[in-house]
Amino acid sequence: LNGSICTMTISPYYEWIQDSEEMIRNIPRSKIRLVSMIGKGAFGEVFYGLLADVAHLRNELPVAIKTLPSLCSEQTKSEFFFEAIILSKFKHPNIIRFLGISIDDRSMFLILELMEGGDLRTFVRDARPREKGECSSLSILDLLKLSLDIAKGCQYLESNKFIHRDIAARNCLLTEKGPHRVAKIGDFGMARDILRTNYYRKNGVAMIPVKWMPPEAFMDGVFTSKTDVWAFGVVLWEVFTMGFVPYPGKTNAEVMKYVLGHGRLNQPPLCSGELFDLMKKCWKSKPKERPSFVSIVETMTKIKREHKQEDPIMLENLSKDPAPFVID
Ligand SMILES: C[C@@H](Oc1cc(-c2cccc(S(C)(=O)=O)c2)cnc1N)c1cc(F)ccc1N1NC=CN1
Repeated sequence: LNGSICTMTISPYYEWIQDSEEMIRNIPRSKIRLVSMIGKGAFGEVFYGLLADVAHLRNELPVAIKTLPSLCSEQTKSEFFFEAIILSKFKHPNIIRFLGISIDDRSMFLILELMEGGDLRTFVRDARPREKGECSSLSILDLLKLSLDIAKGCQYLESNKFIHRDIAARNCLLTEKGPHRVAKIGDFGMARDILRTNYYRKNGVAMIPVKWMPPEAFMDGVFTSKTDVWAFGVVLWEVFTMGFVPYPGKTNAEVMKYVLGHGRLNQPPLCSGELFDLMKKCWKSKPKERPSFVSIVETMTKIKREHKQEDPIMLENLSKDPAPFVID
């Protein structure tokens, strides 16, 4: 890292780290300005900030800054750094851009592309029509475009044999709220923790996203790209319910029992039969029977291309909620 020595234990089987050709840029702290807090991450606060002297830019570049306070363990420091290593490997329009790291004796910063549209779950929730007769700022086509963006990001990870383990609307971000918005996968905290220490926790408590996991994952800890496919199916459900929590009212234990008994999420009112068929395929009990992301991107591209009506979403479309049911 450009002169500053850092020691960290890297899980031995992740050989591709050692041969990471691109260096991770260590950005001098003097070039970074923290402006305001965006929220809290798993480690420390996340800020909206400004980065000076960026390449061809005349003025400062708005960025998102993940901070890690200095009073933390060596393990936490190496986890934080490990996320930078993971992020620096990815180059794709639907994966968050990593700009660099900034280490000084007080703290560590991860500098990320600023996604001014915020996270996907909050975005679709905020776009819900409030009153009867009021229409949403979003159309079904907008929801299809957002979903297809995430599918493409997942296809890139799948083609790189990278298992994300926590694909969910909360971990996806939007470049802007406006009509030219692009959705990207924005957080790799679960993959980072599993790759380094084989488990995921926040302040010591295991945090397992059961509602986004297939049976082989929450029963046997088996994770493959087909795990991400199941989770993507749940993201489709989140987007087309405009931000519902999956399996409303069910605890994680009840969801595990329900899903093991072949119970599945219901068809969201905004979701066409064709799209729901795709969701159901993502939730096949047998991983091998789930589609690849290559096939998901193809199917969703076709659905999007054939989607003609542009009518915006009304509250009436959202409300009818057929009961959950059993498939397979
Ligand atoms: C680490 C953080 O990264 C970002 C958050 C926001 C961002 C997130 C929410 C709202 C806004 S905004 C529109 O208020 O500026 C910007 C914008 N750009 C980022 N690069 C993040 C990545 C995710 F994938 C999911 C959630 C968050 N966080 N972490 C703390 C809060 N969100």
